[in-house]
Amino acid sequence: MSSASPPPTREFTNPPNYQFPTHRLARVLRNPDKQPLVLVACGSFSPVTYLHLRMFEMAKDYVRQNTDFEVVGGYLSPVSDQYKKPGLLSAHHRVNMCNLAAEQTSQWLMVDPWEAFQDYQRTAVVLDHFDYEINTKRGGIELPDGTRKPARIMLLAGSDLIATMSEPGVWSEADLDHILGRYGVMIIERAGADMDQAIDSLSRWRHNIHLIHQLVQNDVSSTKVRLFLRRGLSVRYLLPMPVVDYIEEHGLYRDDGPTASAASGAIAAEKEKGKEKEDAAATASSSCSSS
Ligand SMILES: Nc1ncnc2c1ncn2[C@@H]1O[C@H](COP(=O)(O)OP(=O)(O)OP(=O)(O)O)[C@@H](O)[C@H]1O
Ligand SMILES: NC(=O)c1ccc[n+]([C@@H]2O[C@H](COP(=O)(O)O)[C@@H](O)[C@H]2O)c1
Repeated sequence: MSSASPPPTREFTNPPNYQFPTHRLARVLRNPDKQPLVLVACGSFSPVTYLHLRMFEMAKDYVRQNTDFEVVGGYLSPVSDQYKKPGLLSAHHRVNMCNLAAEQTSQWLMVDPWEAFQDYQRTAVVLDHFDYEINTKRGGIELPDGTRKPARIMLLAGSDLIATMSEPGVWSEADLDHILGRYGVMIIERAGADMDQAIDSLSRWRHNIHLIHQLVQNDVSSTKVRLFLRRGLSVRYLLPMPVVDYIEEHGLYRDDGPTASAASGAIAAEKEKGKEKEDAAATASSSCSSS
């Protein structure tokens, strides 16, 4: 595998009753000459749209035509509520909608609720968690001869997300090196976010960055869907029907929902976590000094 270092050995803290979903992970690699690949899309998914699902299909076609990988699994990983991005509905509803979309429209996509149901986790840590579950715990993917091969974990993202990697303060240099150096990324072109510009400052990791052009331009976004819902407009055929039904049944997105500061969700969530740690340390030291 091209990851230089071995898969993580440290244990990860899981949310209560958590089980890593593997029901659609390929059990055996079809072509033993290929390297197994697991695609992971991190995001808000508030709500999940057809474009989120379509990103996986575009990536799968790209992989088959241009690489020596074989896709063995695809995961949506909804972000924690602590991300506090505007329009972020509760993780409970976001995970339910992603599950409806994956289970009812796809044969291979899964939803991993690991990051959704706990404190905010940086994307580098989320990818480590996948590496741990698939490579450390399961020993990778089985080959037809019964031996096993480690799977490459790779981030799947739109070019707007990758563009934020050049914005100061959003991603740490160490995390960028970990994500792009160890795992790599498949970038789906997104209208309004220039791909070449997005990766300009990431050229050091160019060998691990795959650019995928959208042959049929589709610029649906969760923001537009939320806007339509607030205005009472139809969102049919922008999202899978079971998700539209779920939104109607639960009366979701009728108002503006939670708002956040202008700071990026990741920065805000990391700051919040730092503050909680400081508060906890202060409480601990005051209880020590008072005892
Ligand atoms: N139309 C699109 N084209 C390409 N990538 C997309 C598109 N919509 C979403 N993505 C990608 O999907 C991932 C998850 O994104 P996210 O849940 O933040 O969706 P979003 O539609 O951008 O949300 P919001 O509108 O709430 O900001 C990100 O990597 C994002 O770049
Ligand atoms: N430093 C980081 O790890 C970092 C920074 C910005 C966004 N992200 C992730 O990107 C995903 C999508 O973010 P947005 O919805 O804000 O585009 C989220 O899953 C978020 O956790 C991670």
